[in-house]
Amino acid sequence: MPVLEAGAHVLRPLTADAFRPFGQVLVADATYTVNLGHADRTDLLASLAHRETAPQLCLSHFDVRPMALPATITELEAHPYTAQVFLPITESRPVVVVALAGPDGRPDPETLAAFLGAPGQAILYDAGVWHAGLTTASDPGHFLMAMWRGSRPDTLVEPLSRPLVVDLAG
Ligand SMILES: NC(=O)N[C@@H](O)C(=O)O
Ligand code: NI
Repeated sequence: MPVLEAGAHVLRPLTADAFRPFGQVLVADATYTVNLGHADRTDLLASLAHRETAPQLCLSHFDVRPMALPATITELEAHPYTAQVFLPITESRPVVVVALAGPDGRPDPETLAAFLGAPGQAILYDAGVWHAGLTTASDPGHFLMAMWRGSRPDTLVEPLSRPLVVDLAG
């Protein structure tokens, strides 16, 4: 079981470039239309494996609660067959904690990253990317969540062998 990094991870500003290994950060415009039209990402919200089970597109409203900082993250989750996107409906500062899967499929501690988002940013986790449940840094936030749901289990949860502490920059 990989031992995840101890000590606090300072929340870095969430930018498209910094988040690229984990997915996408998009600015939702006034109509909250997020341009997901990436021609080379035709399976943006569904991997080939999922297509065999005729997945349905799940849309749900997320009432995201703030998390007092510093905060301790004890587990991450991943959706092996589908990307997951969170579109902001209200202004808030999402706290995003992610890691890539290691050779054993579990979160790779070397890839752990913690970000503080800005109001208006939409977050898309690529399929299989480990992430903490979405929270916000101060005010509660409302998001529209989209992901594919099929007949296969769509959420894996991996407890962290060592809690991860995240905090705002000093
Ligand atoms: N409940 C639920 O779907 N939550 C997670 O997938 C998440 O990423 O917050
Ligand atoms: Ni998720």
